[in-house]
Amino acid sequence: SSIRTSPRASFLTSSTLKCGPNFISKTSIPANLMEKGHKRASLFSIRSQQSEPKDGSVILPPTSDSEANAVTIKDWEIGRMQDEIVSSQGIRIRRRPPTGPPLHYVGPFEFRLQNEGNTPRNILEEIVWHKHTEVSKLKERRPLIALKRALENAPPVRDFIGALKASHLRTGVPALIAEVKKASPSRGVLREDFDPVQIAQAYEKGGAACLSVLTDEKYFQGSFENLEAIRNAGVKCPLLCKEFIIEAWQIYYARAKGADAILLIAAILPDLDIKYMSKICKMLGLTTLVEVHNEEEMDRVLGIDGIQLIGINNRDLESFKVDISNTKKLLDSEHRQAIHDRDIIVVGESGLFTPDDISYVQEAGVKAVLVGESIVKQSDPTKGIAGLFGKDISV
Ligand SMILES: O=C(O)c1ccccc1NCC(=O)[C@H](O)[C@H](O)COP(=O)(O)O
Repeated sequence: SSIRTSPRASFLTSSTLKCGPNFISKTSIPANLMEKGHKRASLFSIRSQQSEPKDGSVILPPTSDSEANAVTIKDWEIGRMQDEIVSSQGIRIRRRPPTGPPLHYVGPFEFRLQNEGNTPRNILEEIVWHKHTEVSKLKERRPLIALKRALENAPPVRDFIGALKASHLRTGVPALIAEVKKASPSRGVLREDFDPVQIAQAYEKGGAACLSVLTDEKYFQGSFENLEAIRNAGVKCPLLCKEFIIEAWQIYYARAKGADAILLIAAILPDLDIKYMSKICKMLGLTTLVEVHNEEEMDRVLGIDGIQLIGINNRDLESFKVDISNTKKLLDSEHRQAIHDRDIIVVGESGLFTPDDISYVQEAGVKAVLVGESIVKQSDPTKGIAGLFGKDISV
């Protein structure tokens, strides 16, 4: 029997590769797309394609390796289902194709096509796809069962929301979640002499209610070792693990490393994942900060029961554009009412540099702010906090 490929697989017959039987010559494939010297092990051989229907899809016959074929078909189906669920919720960030960017083979050559279906469309998608590979490897080294055992010796979880409320009550300004951030994809390295423990201690001294610790290595030069070191150094501020969470395993890992709160990003997680992961967090005693960027995400998240903490990110994670009026836009009267009725705390995130910025988001309705760049870049981050708020918030 033959298989009709889904749109995600139709790159096989993209304009770059219009092919029929025995159609492609090695010379027609750009050299930078080829990795030479690989043996042919194709699941769907380009040379075996037979027909090309008018709708642009293609009928692929099975290869002789029918077992591998069946696995690949299943993978495609799962991938298609995942993509359908996320796109029905307006999520533009796709999951990494289950088999990874597909390989194609021509003669002895193996290559990947650089186009829509098999390469990330923006930095957030790239981060998520990379995270998928990274987590798969980490999980092999520390399976869930071992992590669960490690939790028995993990330090106790601290009350993240309680710390935010107490700080807001004490200072009258939004409580500060100060971010331990060495670098970012949009700004590059923010601080060369980066000592995470020293920075965390300086933030605490400056009056931060909680800390956010970036743990992503590749794009933010953070690490779980940083999180663990800050926790072990006796910093009292509760810690948010700032990660791109795509699997429940990561939550257990963060808890084992000393996190008190977890970030869940609505732009990459469907509602069902947010609900499921929030339940796991609750079971482990962790707070969840659910992050939104636009009205659609805000509506989705407000439709989920039990949400206590919502972050509005002023940075568009696909384009990097920062606009603090996003916080105001998402806290229009209707949302504000729902948030008030359910006693949800809103955190204004990204692009906050001055006391005027803080007043602006406070007026919009936030009770906490999450700040990285403007304070981590100061030679003395303690003074950086006073500069940001226009006053000493440590007293
Ligand atoms: O900061 C980035 O460039 C970035 C790029 C892609 C995804 C996420 C990104 N940042 C994560 C954050 O949300 C910020 O680190 C956090 O809100 C603090 O922002 P800022 O005060 O502007 O450093």
